[in-house]
Amino acid sequence: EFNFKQDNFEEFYHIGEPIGSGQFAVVRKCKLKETNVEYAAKFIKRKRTKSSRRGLSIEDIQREVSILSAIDHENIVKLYDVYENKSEVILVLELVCGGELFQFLAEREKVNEDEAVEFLKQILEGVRHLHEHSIVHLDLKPENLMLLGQNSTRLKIIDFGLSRKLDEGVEVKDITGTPEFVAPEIVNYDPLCTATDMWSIGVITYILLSGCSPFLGDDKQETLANISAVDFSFDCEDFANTSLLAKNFIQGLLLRNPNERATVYDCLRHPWIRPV
Ligand SMILES: Cc1ccc2c(c1)c1c3c(c(C)cc1n2CCCN)C(=O)NC3=O
Repeated sequence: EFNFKQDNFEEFYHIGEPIGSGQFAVVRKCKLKETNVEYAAKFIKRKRTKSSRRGLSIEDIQREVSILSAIDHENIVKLYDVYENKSEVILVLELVCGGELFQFLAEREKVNEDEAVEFLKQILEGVRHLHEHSIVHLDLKPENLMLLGQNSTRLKIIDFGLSRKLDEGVEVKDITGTPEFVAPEIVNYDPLCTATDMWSIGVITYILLSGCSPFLGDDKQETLANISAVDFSFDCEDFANTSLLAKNFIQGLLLRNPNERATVYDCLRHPWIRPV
């Protein structure tokens, strides 16, 4: 567990340029003065009062910190330190410089099956580590899969802002990730589980192989309706020469009933992923 340091962050780190931002957080490159090592610093805005709508509650922030500090895996970004002051909490995170898998895809439009399998093996290994610790990410998408370096195909899962620990009996329902990637149980406000992440991996695989997004509609409502109806097809011309094994892998994940969906173990054993 981390006890949040009350010291002045700028006393120990040079703060660099912003590299990303979300609703209540800004991510900046920063450099530890003592060692000149670069990190990603996530500056999270704290709620001023309980009823304030701006910023995150200290409970939400502590949840993200406790989840990140519970995991240690080469395909998941590491948390090194936590600072806090009256207006924000600063997470000092491992810096991954290769950009989002999303950008890699944008430049390539799509990847061949061998490259896709290399990326998926790493995503599945990271997700296996999470699920073994009863943690669900709940926001798996290409923007949250970052490549280690410019021409590296090593990737790490980032951004645990929506992740949850599945405690015994506690039903997790209230999360919404990014419409394009959320499972039917999120759309229908049903209990979430590790299978919710597996659905997102199915969507990511579909996009990796075709460049198309299986459920994307003209607006959020249409997207959510397509998901709830599990209305997708392989008609996208880009699936013309995709192997049956790859389609079978995707079909095992884009199933409405979470209990029928392939687990991360099923995926790691799937012949498309682990050819015997
Ligand atoms: C070089 C670079 C560029 C943008 C980055 C990051 C690194 C980055 C990082 C992290 C997060 C949560 C967001 C990040 N972003 C924001 C965009 C993430 N989708 C992180 O935890 N480590 C990063 O390097």
